[in-house]
Amino acid sequence: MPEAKKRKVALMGSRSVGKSSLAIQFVQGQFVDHYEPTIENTFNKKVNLHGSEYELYLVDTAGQDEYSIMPPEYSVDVHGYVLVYSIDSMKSLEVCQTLHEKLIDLIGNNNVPIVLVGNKCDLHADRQVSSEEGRRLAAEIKAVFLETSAKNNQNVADVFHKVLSEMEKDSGTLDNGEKKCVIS
Ligand SMILES: Nc1nc2c(ncn2[C@@H]2O[C@H](COP(=O)(O)OP(=O)(O)OP(=O)(O)O)[C@@H](O)[C@H]2O)c(=O)[nH]1
Repeated sequence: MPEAKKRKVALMGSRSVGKSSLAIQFVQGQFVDHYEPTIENTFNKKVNLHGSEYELYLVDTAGQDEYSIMPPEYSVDVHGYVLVYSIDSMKSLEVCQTLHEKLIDLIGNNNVPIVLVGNKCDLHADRQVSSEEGRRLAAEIKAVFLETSAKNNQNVADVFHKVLSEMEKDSGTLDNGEKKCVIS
């Protein structure tokens, strides 16, 4: 059996948008309701996608803001990025845009695999960012767009499958679709 391909993905975005919750939901299948700011954490999980085995390393970063300096280590050995905002915060969407600019400056390459995630889509009453606004930024930064709820485990696995798919696009037959937050 071929060895699993090792891929590293960094989760970035404002504080408290749900980066850790997405990683924990994906890797451990649970949602933790209390909030504990992350310094930095790494998770790993074996993922089978399109018949290939991957060892996925998720770097859960400390939340950033528009003034944060992009740590140079996030450009080294990282294969893809998940930029997360929360649909109840327009500010957190703006931070994703700034982070993207800083990231591109740092890595000097505009073709990096990115998934833009609007998390907390269960918070319907508090929505400040429409799906359209999220989708527009995603198009601008050439990212795949998804809305998720780490709480309700909606579209969470899709985030990581999409970022892997984006990485492997050159070498395979992979889809490029987008999914909306499904309200059931
Ligand atoms: N309603 C709702 N709450 C969520 C969701 N995801 C995360 N939360 C809550 O939002 C808060 C912050 O979640 P975290 O996962 O710690 O956020 P983070 O982005 O890792 O935060 P930092 O470590 O500060 O960067 C916690 O209280 C979570 O329970 C979601 O999908 N829906």
